[in-house]
Amino acid sequence: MGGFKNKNRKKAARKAAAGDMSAPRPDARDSQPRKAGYNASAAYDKALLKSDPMVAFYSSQGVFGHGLPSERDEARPLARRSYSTSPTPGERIEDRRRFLAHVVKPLNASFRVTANAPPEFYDAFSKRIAEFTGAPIELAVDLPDGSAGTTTVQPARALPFIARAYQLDVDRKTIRKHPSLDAFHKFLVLHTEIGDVTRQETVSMVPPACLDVRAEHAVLDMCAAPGSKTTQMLEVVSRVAPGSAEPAGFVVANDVDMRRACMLVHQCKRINSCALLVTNHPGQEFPMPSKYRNDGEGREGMFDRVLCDVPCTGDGTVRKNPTVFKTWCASQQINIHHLQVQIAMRGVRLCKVGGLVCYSTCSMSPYENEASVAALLRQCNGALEVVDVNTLEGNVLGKGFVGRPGMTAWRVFDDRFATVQHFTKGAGEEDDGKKTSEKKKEFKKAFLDKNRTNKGPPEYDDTEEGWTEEKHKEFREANNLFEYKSYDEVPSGIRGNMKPSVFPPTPEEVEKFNLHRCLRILPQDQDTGGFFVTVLRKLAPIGSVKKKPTAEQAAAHEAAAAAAAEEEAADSEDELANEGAGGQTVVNTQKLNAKNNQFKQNQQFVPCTEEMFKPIVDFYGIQAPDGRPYSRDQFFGRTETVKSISFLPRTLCDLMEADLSDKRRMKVVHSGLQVFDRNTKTKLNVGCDYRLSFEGIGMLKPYMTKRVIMFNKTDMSVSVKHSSAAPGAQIDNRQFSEPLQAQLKELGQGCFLAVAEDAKDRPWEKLLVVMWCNHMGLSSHALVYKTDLEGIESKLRAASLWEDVELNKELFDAKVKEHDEKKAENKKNMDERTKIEREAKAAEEAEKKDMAAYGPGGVKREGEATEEGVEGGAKKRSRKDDDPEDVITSA
Ligand SMILES: C[S@@+](CC[C@H](N)C(=O)[O-])C[C@H]1O[C@@H](n2cnc3c(N)ncnc32)[C@H](O)[C@@H]1O
Repeated sequence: MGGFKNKNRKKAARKAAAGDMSAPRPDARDSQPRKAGYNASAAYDKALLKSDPMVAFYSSQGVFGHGLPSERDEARPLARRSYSTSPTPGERIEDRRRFLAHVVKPLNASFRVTANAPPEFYDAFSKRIAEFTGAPIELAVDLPDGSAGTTTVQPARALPFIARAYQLDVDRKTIRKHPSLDAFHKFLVLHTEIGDVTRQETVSMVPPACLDVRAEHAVLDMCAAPGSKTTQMLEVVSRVAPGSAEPAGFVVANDVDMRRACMLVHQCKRINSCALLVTNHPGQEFPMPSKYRNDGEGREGMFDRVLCDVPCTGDGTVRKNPTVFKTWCASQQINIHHLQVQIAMRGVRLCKVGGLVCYSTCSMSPYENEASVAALLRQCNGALEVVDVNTLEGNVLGKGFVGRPGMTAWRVFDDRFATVQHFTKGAGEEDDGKKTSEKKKEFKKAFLDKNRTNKGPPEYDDTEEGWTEEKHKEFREANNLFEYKSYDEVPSGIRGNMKPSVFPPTPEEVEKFNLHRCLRILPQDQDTGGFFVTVLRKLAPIGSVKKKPTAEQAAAHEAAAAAAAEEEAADSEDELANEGAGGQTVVNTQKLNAKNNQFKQNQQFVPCTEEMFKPIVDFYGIQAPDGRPYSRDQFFGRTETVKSISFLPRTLCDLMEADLSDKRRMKVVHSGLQVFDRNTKTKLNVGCDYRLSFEGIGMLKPYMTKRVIMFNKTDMSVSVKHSSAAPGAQIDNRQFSEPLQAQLKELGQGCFLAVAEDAKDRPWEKLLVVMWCNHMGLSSHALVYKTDLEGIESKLRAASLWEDVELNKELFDAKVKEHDEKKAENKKNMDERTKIEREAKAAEEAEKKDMAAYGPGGVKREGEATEEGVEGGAKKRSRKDDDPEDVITSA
């Protein structure tokens, strides 16, 4: 492991050792050496960093040294820190040097333990983590002289500023590869899969933490995929308040990219929450039902919290993705600024008055950050303010978090100027068969090559005297970075992409905007990636007031509504009569389904009929725990055949209904939580065609008054151990204690829920197994995937509820044998069935071919239908005597 693996890296290390000023030098804070797993070939050559356009740009912008917290202050809460407002050249140089030393290192791995559990769960979990990571480990590293050495690191430490989060001293690759971290790696993978852990970059945890999300909040994540921040917020809103059966809050997670939206669904499924709706819209066009528009009385918006983690150039991710250095260009930042503002502006509109909006990027550019925030404040004209995150009641950014204040001044550099100037002078108009864009690209490359080969890339002189404006200018010009002092200087050819709002705010605006409350996170401050976060509060409605209808319009509207209600009531009666329902509130979802064509396109939404639902209710004794009558309209199928049934909390049903009344509809990709699956063998006739789904069991359990069986510690361990050792095989119920055997005999055939008795009051631990009891109650088996069983075992161990039980070998072997024989027989039957089906299909195909070739009367027609026929026919037709009539008659 470790060690420089290619010449370049060795050369860079030797240069560094020889005192090359450009190479990062270790100091007390940056003493962390290169780690094992460092990808030399992908990393930017250290020696070149000094002439990198990105570094030149940020140096010229004054990013390095800006808002530098003093060492003494770093451990204080943000509000009590003092920041350097006018850093000395020495401080700037030092900060840039530390930046470079960090960005060439691979990113430290980090993860978060679920927020959807009480402290007891977390305590047990953190003990397990400490067991794995308590002992320091030794890593192979490269020493500054290029030779191989070792260093000792502490694998994981709790992050002081994010609750339940850990940052490791090593990168992801090292965790995967280092032998002494193998058990820890497996533990992380397992618990990530079952949703107890989310692997998430440290900086990515900051926006949801700042947003102060509470369990009862309606949250919108506008650009959500792949979804690490969504899960962080979903965990909070999925908490069910004591005495309630379902979450009060929810998250709507949106992404413009359908493929990424599907990834998002996959990521969030681990959390097993019903409080999620995934949609697919351009964020800037996210629909808002008219019910939530500015009502003229101070109300507007439908969400308490909105996260705008907007698309960006991502230069803060350079430690994860070193190619950023090579592809970086200033014009990309300028181009994306407008889209970012549009998305965030829509987010502000959708937010309720008094609610919070978080704007974040993983870029360090002021054009994508402070300029975008300033544009929002300008457009909202006093209806929006930047919040000091320290003043938020539930702010979980604890001590030790270093967020530098936002910038209030910056300079506008663009790398298109020379190209545009050249082309506006009439060059490139000659018709040489090339596209203009191609010509522009060529020109830009030639321009850079010329500047660089003639002068060579200038180098920073890391001394105070060398840090001159003249030097900066020389540097920028060599990198094609030209400065516009104002928007008037911007050539018209560029104005389409470059909006005036990329320029810094006026002095009056600086006074009003409080941009210093924005948070800049730089890699060198807490060994992370680069990031930007700003929390905004909506103070007043922004959209124009809904027009009040005239008296005539209001009367007409009322009459139409009354007629519709009458019609609806008649429909409901019909439905009740057809279904033979006994007084249940009838499903609005049926109406939803009928009306919602767009929704139907994306996801089926088939309401449960009384006929389908009543047997489920009777079998499992479904009842809302707080005594309210449950609503069947919260349960629905996702396919026409209703192979599974999902559940949607009341708040999300209401949102969907509001959406229905609108012209522009939400495009829903996913909603709710699967709570029942249809039995595969429907002929079993056990009284209910649906079994419990493990995915939704945590949510459904409080509703179940029947078929819930308590398993003591030993019985639970037997069930989990047997099912993991022989997945799918029956458990001979004689493996269980006698009282349990008796209970299972009494229970009778069908699905049931096994609950760890000692954890019955701790539903969050989900120490539950969905099981099936066979005929006569003599055997049973688990209906849970192996990974989930492993997760249950791991949690039982953590809660000291696991017993290393000995299974009765004889009974075990007999059941495994029975299972294997059944499997073999099924396979044989399947093979036979497949063979018969294949033969039937072949016969059918042959018949079709004959029909096509000869027609219904058995007369061969040339040039039709079959592959050979088409070719043959075509050939024939090219001949003179090719008359289909002739062929037919002659045949
Ligand atoms: C920075 S990533 C979001 C990361 C995500 N919040 C997370 O924590 O995992 C930006 C996302 O915005 C999406 N996106 C790009 N343009 C968008 C638009 N106009 N509206 C909504 N989403 C957009 C991209 O598909 C991408 O998934």
